[in-house]
Amino acid sequence: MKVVTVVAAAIIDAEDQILVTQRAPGAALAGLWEFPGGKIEPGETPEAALVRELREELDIAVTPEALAPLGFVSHAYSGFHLVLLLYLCRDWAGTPRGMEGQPLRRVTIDTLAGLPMPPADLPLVGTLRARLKTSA
Ligand SMILES: Nc1nc2c([nH]c(=O)n2[C@H]2C[C@H](O)[C@@H](COP(=O)(O)OP(=O)(O)OP(=O)(O)O)O2)c(=O)[nH]1
Repeated sequence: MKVVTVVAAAIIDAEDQILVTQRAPGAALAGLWEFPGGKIEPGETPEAALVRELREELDIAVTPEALAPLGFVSHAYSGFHLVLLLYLCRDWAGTPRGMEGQPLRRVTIDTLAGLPMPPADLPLVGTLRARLKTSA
């Protein structure tokens, strides 16, 4: 089984709104809302990969120190097994915009829980909700 490690970020503003992006039509998991991020390239640390992905996808600058591990999931998709590492990020420079034309939304945790997301993400929404409650 091919194991794919992906890093992603819950980018959260001062009002506790979470930034999510929509996957492109035609691709795998098309139209679902996800945490921005992507695959780790050979030789990259997870944090360096996420800093790179956030710059490429959203045109924002994040430092590795601003990425706090939030949780992970290990999920069997057909054809590969995903390990998704989710980080929390409350500190970035720049204004996020969809560099690949992907729609963005900033949503509350309640709204996020009602959006269609990849199946692997569902436990992470619960993890994020618990974290936001404790930091309120
Ligand atoms: N970035 C991100 N990926 C997720 C999430 N949930 C989830 O199952 N994934 C999956 C979808 C993809 O299989 C993989 C992300 O890698 P990617 O975005 O580089 O993959 P892709 O399918 O768009 O591109 P590729 O395989 O053609 O390179 O992780 C999520 O919340 N954020």
